[in-house]
Amino acid sequence: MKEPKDTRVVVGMSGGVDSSVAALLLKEQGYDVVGIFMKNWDDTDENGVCTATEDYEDVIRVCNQLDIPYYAVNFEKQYWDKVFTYFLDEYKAGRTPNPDVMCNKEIKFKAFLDHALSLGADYLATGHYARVRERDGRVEMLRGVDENKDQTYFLNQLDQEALTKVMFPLGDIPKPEVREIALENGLATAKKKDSTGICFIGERNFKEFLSEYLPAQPGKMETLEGETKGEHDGLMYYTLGQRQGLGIGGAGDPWFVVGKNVSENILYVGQGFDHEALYSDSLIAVDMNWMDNRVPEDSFECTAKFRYRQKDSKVTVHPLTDNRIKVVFHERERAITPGQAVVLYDNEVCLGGATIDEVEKNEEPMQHVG
Ligand SMILES: Nc1ncnc2c1ncn2[C@@H]1O[C@H](COP(=O)(O)OP(=O)(O)OP(=O)(O)O)[C@@H](O)[C@H]1O
Repeated sequence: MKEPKDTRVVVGMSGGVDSSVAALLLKEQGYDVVGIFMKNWDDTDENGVCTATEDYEDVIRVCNQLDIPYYAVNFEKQYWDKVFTYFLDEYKAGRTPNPDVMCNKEIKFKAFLDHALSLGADYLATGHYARVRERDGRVEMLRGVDENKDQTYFLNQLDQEALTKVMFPLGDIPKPEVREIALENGLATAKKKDSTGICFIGERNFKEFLSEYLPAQPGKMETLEGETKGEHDGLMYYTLGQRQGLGIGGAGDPWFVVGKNVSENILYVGQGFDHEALYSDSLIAVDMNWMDNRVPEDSFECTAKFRYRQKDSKVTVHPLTDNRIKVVFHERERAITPGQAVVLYDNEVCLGGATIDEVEKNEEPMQHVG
């Protein structure tokens, strides 16, 4: 094991408070730290200011404060090809993609990691809230200690190759303490607001953004019994279980999206949060990434998350052929959404994740949902 001073760590710096503190902590521990800002998206906000330029200026300020070298790299082409194209294709197919999972898999922990290694780095560090530890010659990924901020859901596609090369300096620290550290050290980003939303969309209106890239195809909004309830603006603007933006008036419980028929361009709606059509018993997921590289031979019980910041649910997992899994829920789940990730956990350890492909009901196969 090399001494910290002989260990070069590239820190992926976004210009936010988390990666600033990650760089600070590594520097304090004596590592040879280099800050790199990655530009993935060419954009200007409504005032004509490029948000990436502003973020990079913050990276420069922090790196100067920490007295570490910095620079910027451009991954716009890779991001477009690997993340944005997937994002649009998924919406076209009527699914709800997760670009953050894909960005971590293809960009941050592949293209960017390779770039860092080619610069002689021993490790790539980020400000993600997750932990890694070695066990029996393999690296495990554990949840961040701050339950509210744990980001392992988005990191479910990392493989051993990446895991042996990453550092997550914030994994053991609760977020409020990270802010505190930034303030105490007077970091230029100490008071910067946390970023929200999908990175390339930012705070913008999602509908407006998507309509710039995909033609909207309005169609009928119907109940599952075939009663027309109005028009939808395009199936891609709606996700399963969504309540907002349907504009259906009248008496009774609020209305929710309960299904989509992509070939006929119909949006199914139903009344009540707990509408029966939203509930399912199991799912089939594809592209399963077993984080420890070993495919289990038998079925097993564990817990799972079907979306970020959701409480874990108890499930039984059946490994299938072609990297697919069947996940059976111990209690029925609401609004399981194709395109989103299902991520498996054994207590603190993240076992890996897959992309939800089909949603199943016990009584009968579910009809063309999502
Ligand atoms: N443009 C970028 N260039 C380099 N690294 C990045 C960039 N964007 C994100 N990262 C890295 O990925 C981590 C997680 O990104 P995410 O967008 O979830 O950030 P965050 O939780 O808002 O963190 P931060 O406060 O550092 O922006 C960041 O902490 C950073 O290390």
